[in-house]
Amino acid sequence: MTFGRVNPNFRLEDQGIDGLENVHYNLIEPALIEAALKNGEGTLGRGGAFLVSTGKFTGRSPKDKHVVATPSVKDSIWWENNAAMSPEGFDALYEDMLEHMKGGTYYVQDLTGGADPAHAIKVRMVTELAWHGLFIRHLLRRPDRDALDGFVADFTVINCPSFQADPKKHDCRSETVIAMNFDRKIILIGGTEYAGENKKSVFSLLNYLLPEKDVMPMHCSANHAKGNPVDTAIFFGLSGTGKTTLSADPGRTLIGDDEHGWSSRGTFNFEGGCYAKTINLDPEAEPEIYATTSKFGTVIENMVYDEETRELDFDDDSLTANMRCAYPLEYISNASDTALGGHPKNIIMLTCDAFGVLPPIARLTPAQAMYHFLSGFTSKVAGTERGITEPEPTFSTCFGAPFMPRRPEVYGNLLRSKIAKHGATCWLVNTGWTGGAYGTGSRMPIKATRALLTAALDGSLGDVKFRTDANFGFEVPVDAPGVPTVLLDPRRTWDNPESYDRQAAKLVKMFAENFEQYLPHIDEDVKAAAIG
Ligand SMILES: Nc1ncnc2c1ncn2[C@@H]1O[C@H](COP(=O)(O)OP(=O)(O)O)[C@@H](O)[C@H]1O
Ligand SMILES: C=C(OP(=O)(O)O)C(=O)O
Ligand SMILES: [Mn+2]
Repeated sequence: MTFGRVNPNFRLEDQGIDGLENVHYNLIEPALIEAALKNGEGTLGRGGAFLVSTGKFTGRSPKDKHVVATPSVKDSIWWENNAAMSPEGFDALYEDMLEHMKGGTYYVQDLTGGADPAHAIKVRMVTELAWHGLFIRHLLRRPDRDALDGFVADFTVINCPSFQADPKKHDCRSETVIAMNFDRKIILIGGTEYAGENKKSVFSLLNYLLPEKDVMPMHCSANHAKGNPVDTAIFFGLSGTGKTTLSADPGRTLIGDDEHGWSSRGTFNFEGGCYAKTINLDPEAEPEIYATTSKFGTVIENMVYDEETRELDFDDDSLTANMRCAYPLEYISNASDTALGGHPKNIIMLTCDAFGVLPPIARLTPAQAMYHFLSGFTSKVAGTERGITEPEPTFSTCFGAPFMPRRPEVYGNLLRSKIAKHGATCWLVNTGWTGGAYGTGSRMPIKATRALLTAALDGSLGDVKFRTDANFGFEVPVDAPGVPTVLLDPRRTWDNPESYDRQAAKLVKMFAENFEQYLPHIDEDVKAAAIG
């Protein structure tokens, strides 16, 4: 049986996917919730939110992500960072997954990625779980109902958590698999229920496709001044560094919280929704995000709640520290209704420094910005990747290495030429530790980060006195509105300044060692900006 609305010439059968018992095409939110409840996938929460737990997998499985080594992409994939799968392994995986699906009930959502129609990609998501359909309907962009009648997907993603891959037969690492085949235009996800895999697989896809069109794909959030998209800011950052939190600034218009493109026309969100962490979510500090947790259809993933009152416990991280809520952009009252921005005037690179060495904000020259973009120093925070239980310092190039199919210089050079062309001002912002490393110091107060960002974005920080940092060579404000002066000089926040110096020296060495891999690929000015 088939239900719902679909292009009659582009059913699953037309794609060679058949033998399913029931297919639900493009159900809207209430119908997806009904289906998910009927299937016993989760519980209804306050305000009609949908509460679900994902079992063993509560974060991404980056080691199980594969790119299929087909002839057309062989020379353009950065294989050191992307695990290869043979075309034969993929073909067997696809065949076995389709076999496994036979007789089952599936949900199809026909959606797009990319708010700029010139660069949008049509994606068909086929999910075993109704709530994954709801999740991806929030996160991607929903075409008009009428457009569904002529919808033909560019790429198809099949997500089947109950399928277990066979490493020998399918040329993968474990029973969990995420496999991207650019030639067959198919992405297969199996053996994990974590919803983030759905959205990040579409991101990885666009990260591969867009550079060919001279569009820079970015792991960043974005906002603009109210009523003035020319004043756009983007915030690069690996998971947990504050993209979602800091872009949801009530004083500005939110463009998006995670994935954007920068074309010759300006910035555009890839997505139509947000995926926010809810651990310790404070209704006073984050009223907008907090309010979404009791709105109709918001997906609440891996949060503990009271069975009787359905009250959410924001402090209980017993399921995972990576507990989340997913909601459409329009649930945030100051969100842009176009999801488009101008050319970034300010580029913020967020780093969560668990060593407590980097200052809360520094101004970067374009060459320094390139150096930090390629380095991507930060920490992995607990939960978003399997196996990470406390902040773990890492260099994640482009502030999003797990999602970058091409070599870092491809993205670096694109960004660099756009920064030069549009004269963006670049900043490095440490949202990590102050007053000592993780374990002794404390997390940078959000209030201070927000005050510094406000001053950077409204231009007032440009007027203060700066010092040149002895270890890192960037400029650090000596004084700034709304933050204690001492905070601006991390050395002074440590009980023992000599310990700071030792830790800083260690970090400088780590930067230098990590950057060696990029030296053969970069220009003299970036080499001159190198640390150590
Ligand atoms: N100074 C700070 N700046 C930003 N976030 C902070 C800061 N201090 C603590 N946090 C917390 O860190 C987390 C940042 O997560 P999030 O904004 O979801 O990051 P991302 O979107 O980059 O994955 C939130 O839980 C936030 O409350
Ligand atoms: C969903 C994710 O993104 P982020 O933490 O950057 O919001 C993730 O990394 O799984
Ligand atoms: Mn986020």
